[in-house]
Amino acid sequence: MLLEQIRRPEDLKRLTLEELEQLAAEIRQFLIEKLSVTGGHLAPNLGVVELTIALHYLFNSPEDKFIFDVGHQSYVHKILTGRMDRFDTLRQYKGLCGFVKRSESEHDVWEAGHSSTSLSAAIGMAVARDIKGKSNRVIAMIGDGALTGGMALEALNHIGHEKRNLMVILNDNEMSIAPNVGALHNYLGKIRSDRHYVKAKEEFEYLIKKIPAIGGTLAKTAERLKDALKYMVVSGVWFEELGLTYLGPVDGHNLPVLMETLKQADKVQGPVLVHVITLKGKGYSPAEADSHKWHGISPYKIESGQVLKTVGPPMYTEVFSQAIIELAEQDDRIVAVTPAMPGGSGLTKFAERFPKRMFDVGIAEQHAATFSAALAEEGMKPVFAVYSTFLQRAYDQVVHDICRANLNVMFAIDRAGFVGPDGETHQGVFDIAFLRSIPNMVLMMPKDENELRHMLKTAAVYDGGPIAVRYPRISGLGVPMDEIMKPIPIGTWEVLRNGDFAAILAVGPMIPVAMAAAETMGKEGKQVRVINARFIKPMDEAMLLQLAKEELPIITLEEGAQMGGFGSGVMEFYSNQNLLGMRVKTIGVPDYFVEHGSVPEQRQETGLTPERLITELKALIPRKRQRA
Ligand SMILES: Cc1ncc(C[n+]2csc(CCOP(=O)(O)OP(=O)(O)O)c2C)c(N)n1
Ligand SMILES: CC(=O)[C@@H](O)[C@H](O)COP(=O)(O)O
Ligand SMILES: [Mg+2]
Repeated sequence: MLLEQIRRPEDLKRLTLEELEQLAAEIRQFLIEKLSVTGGHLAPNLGVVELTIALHYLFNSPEDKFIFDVGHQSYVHKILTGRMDRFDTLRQYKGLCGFVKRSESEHDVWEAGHSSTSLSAAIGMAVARDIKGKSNRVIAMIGDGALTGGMALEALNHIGHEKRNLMVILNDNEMSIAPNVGALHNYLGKIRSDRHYVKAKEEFEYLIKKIPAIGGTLAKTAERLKDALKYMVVSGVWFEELGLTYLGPVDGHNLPVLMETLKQADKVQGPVLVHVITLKGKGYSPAEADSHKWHGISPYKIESGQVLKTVGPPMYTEVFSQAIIELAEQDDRIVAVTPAMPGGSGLTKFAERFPKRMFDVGIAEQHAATFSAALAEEGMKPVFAVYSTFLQRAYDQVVHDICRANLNVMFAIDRAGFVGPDGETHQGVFDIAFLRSIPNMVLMMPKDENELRHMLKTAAVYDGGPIAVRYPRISGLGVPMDEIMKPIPIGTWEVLRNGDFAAILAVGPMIPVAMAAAETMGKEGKQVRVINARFIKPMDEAMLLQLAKEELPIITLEEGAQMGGFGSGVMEFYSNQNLLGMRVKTIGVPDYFVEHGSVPEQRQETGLTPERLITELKALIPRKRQRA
């Protein structure tokens, strides 16, 4: 096994081309086997095996900076940089991260998880290199999906302006998570498939090679002719118009051709883009056949490709997926907007049912937000379906275009709270803090999957401006489901358990945690009230005033950043009412980025547990005054 011999990228450089091709096969087999147990981003990584080998064979990481866009396709890079032995811990608590991670290796020079940042990083590192008078390479690998992200286009604009030496490798597999969309995607398809251009270019290059060593003006004429051919056949190669030398398209699984092209690219002065065509899922037929499903996969049986299903209550996403179809049948103003996550956001069935009311805008959250604002401006009811973490990308548009204008946009915020294996770049723990402070925003979170349905109805019929429902990346509680969805009065909480010792105001999936703690305290004769604080904004002010009247100490509990979160809102309320004597203890996610693991492990690590709650409740018990 060659793979056993590869401990550092330098070990690659002594291999022959045949050995490199054998290594590629071994790496594929390794990924298929390891990820059948751990799960992970299989298809993206199977698609970049040769490309990553070629990079590490030809260039010199970490002096040469390899920047992976998103970073979900960095497993091969991790294998080649000495982390093969850690793959049994992939995406597990304190195990190997599923994305690039500086603390893991000197070869990991740029972290991501959110897409479309690699080109900005590349130009930044190139400028710093030039200022420092260094000469290392800067190489960014960006996918065709990530290229649809606005940041990538902003960076291309700057790269073309700066004209500095850097290499952009466009890994074009025609897929985002779902099939890629957009005019840019169509343009790439034209270059990819323009047989005339590719054939003519190959013949022309063959002819040039046939002419005995040509130099001087003839060579220059030949080059000019080749460029003219390129412009003639493929109308204005867009990247060249932006100031990047375009090379390709080249087969990303043909090592000799790939190496030759990368060597050619390395000689180009100024920015160069190498257009590499790959097959997402290459080498494992189930993943090749359905790279959407196999983009991020749970553990599976290798032989059959059968994913090991966990039986249990429906995921919140599934409940949303069904409810939004029912709502759209009741109201033809409803349209769905997704920034490249139709599957993950549960809109696949909606798209089948209402193809003309479904808009996948590519990885473009900022555009998705303002696009939704305009739809609302014109009387539609846009449902902006987005993961909590990716909504961060559109913060100004939410403030400036939606909330300030008080437009009827409905936010379906999935993956709200801890997300588990994707870890710190994907935790949905900031949206409570960053949404509740925006005027006109209504923000709610259900206690279970049945209440999610009623909340979606509440949002669908609400015409008072922007309204957001947030729900977690977990299964529901298995409660009975009401067939008819009924709106919930805005700003009303519900008492789930009575008590006069203290009150816990719990949000969403923290309610079972609160109930467990209250049960334990009850056995000790301390009855704790548990309130479903299902509206984070506006809060139930009547209930807050009632708690003040009873002088009940309050503990707030949320799976969201403590700083600026729901608990802060409760404290602000009492401050504004000048009820400064109220005892409020807030419990939320502490002020640091919580790394990958399972959701229960992340809750344990951050103290969002019944045990922690019991400790805090017992601390409320007035200490007997020390006798003088
Ligand atoms: C800002 C942002 N939005 C959405 C995502 C979710 N996401 C992760 S990978 C991906 C598709 C990336 O496609 P591409 O760049 O072509 O890479 P491939 O998986 O095809 O190799 C998406 C949409 C993300 N990581 N970041
Ligand atoms: C890399 C990336 O951002 C996506 O693939 C993300 O990991 C999907 O998350 P879910 O698995 O929660 O849909
Ligand atoms: Mg792609």
